[in-house]
Amino acid sequence: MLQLKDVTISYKNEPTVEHFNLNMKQGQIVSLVGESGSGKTTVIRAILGLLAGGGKVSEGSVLFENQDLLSYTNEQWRKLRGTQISMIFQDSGAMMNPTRKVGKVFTEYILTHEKISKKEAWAKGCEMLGRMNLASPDNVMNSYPFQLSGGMRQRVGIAMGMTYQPKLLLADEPTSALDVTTQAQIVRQMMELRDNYGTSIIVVTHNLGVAAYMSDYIVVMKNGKIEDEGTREHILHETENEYTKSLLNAVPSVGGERFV
Ligand SMILES: Nc1ncnc2c1ncn2[C@@H]1O[C@H](COP(=O)(O)OP(=O)(O)OP(=O)(O)O)[C@@H](O)[C@H]1O
Repeated sequence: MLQLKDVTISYKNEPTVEHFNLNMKQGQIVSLVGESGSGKTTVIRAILGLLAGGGKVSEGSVLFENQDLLSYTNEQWRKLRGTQISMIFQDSGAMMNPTRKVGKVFTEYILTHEKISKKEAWAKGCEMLGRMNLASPDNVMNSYPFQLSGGMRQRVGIAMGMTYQPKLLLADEPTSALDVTTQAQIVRQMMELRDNYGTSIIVVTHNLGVAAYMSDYIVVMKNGKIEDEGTREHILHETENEYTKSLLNAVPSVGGERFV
């Protein structure tokens, strides 16, 4: 469903990510792991045409459902985002305007995508919040982001991202701002999206424990290049790569198994 072929991404003509390849199937969960600055965020922003600071894909191709995304016009991108591919961030709440209630932001988001009444948009928002296991969706809609916990805000972000059941969800450090218990809940929530809707997910994380727990396939990045990659089993148990092993050693283990 998504193929990145020999992709190079440059900021101001300086290559930052080089020779990146990925072949993803529907329903797969792939993690990009690696230390800060290794280029993980750059890769997922490139997929959605959201590179900041004059970044651009200078070589290679990005195919989504056999469509060449790099040839897309702004209008085509606008239609794709939110409906076919969505993105969630480290703290979805922080992305929201603190002076506006969740319900206002959510209904406006829905109304940019379809011509329905405000009341219908509100109901749709509530339904999505409920599906993401948020109790009292009406109360959440009537809250300001700061009145919600980090975990609740992240569920709101996932609910918005999932409104149109995109085929692909891009998640940039979705659990890094959360405490360990809430991290585990959000990780499970994302895994349920795959199980219930067949959503493919790319998760960017510096935490190989999170990656190992939830993904089918793991790509380890270092200095803008793929350092190691393979199935979860390969990365956890078979890899000979020293860098991957050092990341693994940083993850606490219980009884020989490593956990989130
Ligand atoms: N807006 C920008 N303008 C110029 N260079 C950038 C920009 N964003 C990122 N870069 C460059 O790309 C490199 C990779 O950054 P990126 O954010 O993709 O890494 P990352 O692995 O996601 O790290 P982190 O976990 O800290 O987000 C950075 O070291 C920086 O040199």
